[in-house]
Amino acid sequence: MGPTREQVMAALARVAMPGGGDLAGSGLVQALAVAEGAVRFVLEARGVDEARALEPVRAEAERVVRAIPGVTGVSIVVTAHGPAAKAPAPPPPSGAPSLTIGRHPTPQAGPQRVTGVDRILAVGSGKGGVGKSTVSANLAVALAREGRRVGLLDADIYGPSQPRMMGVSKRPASADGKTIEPLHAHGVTLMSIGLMVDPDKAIVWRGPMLMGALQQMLTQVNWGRLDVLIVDLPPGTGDVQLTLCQRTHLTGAVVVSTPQDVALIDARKAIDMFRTLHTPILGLIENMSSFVCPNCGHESHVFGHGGVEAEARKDGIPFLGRLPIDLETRISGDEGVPVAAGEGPMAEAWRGIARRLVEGGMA
Ligand SMILES: Nc1ncnc2c1ncn2[C@@H]1O[C@H](COP(=O)(O)OP(=O)(O)OP(=O)(O)O)[C@@H](O)[C@H]1O
Repeated sequence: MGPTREQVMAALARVAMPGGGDLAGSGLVQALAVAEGAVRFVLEARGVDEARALEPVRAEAERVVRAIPGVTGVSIVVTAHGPAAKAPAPPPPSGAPSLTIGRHPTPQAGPQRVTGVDRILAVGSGKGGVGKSTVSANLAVALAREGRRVGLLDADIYGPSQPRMMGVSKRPASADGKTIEPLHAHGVTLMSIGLMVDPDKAIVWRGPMLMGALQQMLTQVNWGRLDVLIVDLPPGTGDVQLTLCQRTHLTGAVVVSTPQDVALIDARKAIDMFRTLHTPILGLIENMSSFVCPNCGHESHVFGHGGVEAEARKDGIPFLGRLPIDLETRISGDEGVPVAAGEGPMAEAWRGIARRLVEGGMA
């Protein structure tokens, strides 16, 4: 059996702070997650100097937590907000709501639901570039075409792609300075963190700021009544994923991978993360699974073949579908009209995946 939060905090109470007192009582321990033997938390320093001074504390904390019986892994991240984050916020770009996006999260008791939203699906991947945003956009559009009320939240703060893929770039409005009005495209209600923040500023954000921004996207956007909200996560297994799974009542996660061995190794990390955080994995999607030559019709398995389905079967995870490398998918994504919004074999493939999710009660 894994350790409890109380055991972890008791161990941290034995770690001395440089200025006196102990780590557990210092208030620096944030986002503590204890699940099936894995312990993760953030040490939130008040500045870069303090963060440097905390390194021995972090090392000692890791040592004492690792010594707790049942602990299988420890991840402690020290974050700090440099002077840039403390500078007064510049005026918002013209047309932007006078809202500050990116702040420390407000405390909350356990995972919360988003008002008016029946289900939340996270779309994740172990590594970047496997088509997670393409899958999120097409799934959202295909579900909307099935008559579902669909929202799409682009939570990829470092590389937001939904404005481009869904063909919207307007800054969302806010009449009262508190609630953000989302955008609408192809039957989908849409919001992207990328539409609200200055990318140069977001890049210096650390864990707690990202958590706060995500919380704002979920609670301050006027999503209306939705059957399903799809969240396009950043690639990998970082703070945004951790926050979403811990703080939000998620219906489950869909993991996207290409069939390459390296992508599958990373997909496994994403699967392990969702499992550790007790987020149900609703299915795996194999993207860019083969290439059909438009001239001769020959099918080549550029990145390997069937790996994702085999992985799903091995793990008892539903296999949701396989999508070929398709020029129209790439072009239409770049042009702001997802391929699922049109007609043809790819739109049909998306319709099939959307129907499976609807029939399974997942969307
Ligand atoms: N099945 C496909 N056929 C052809 N091109 C595709 C396919 N899936 C995705 N692409 C293209 O691959 C590129 C990367 O896709 P996408 O942005 O969806 O990946 P991602 O996993 O979200 O990446 P990141 O998270 O790193 O931004 C895009 O140009 C997209 O149009």
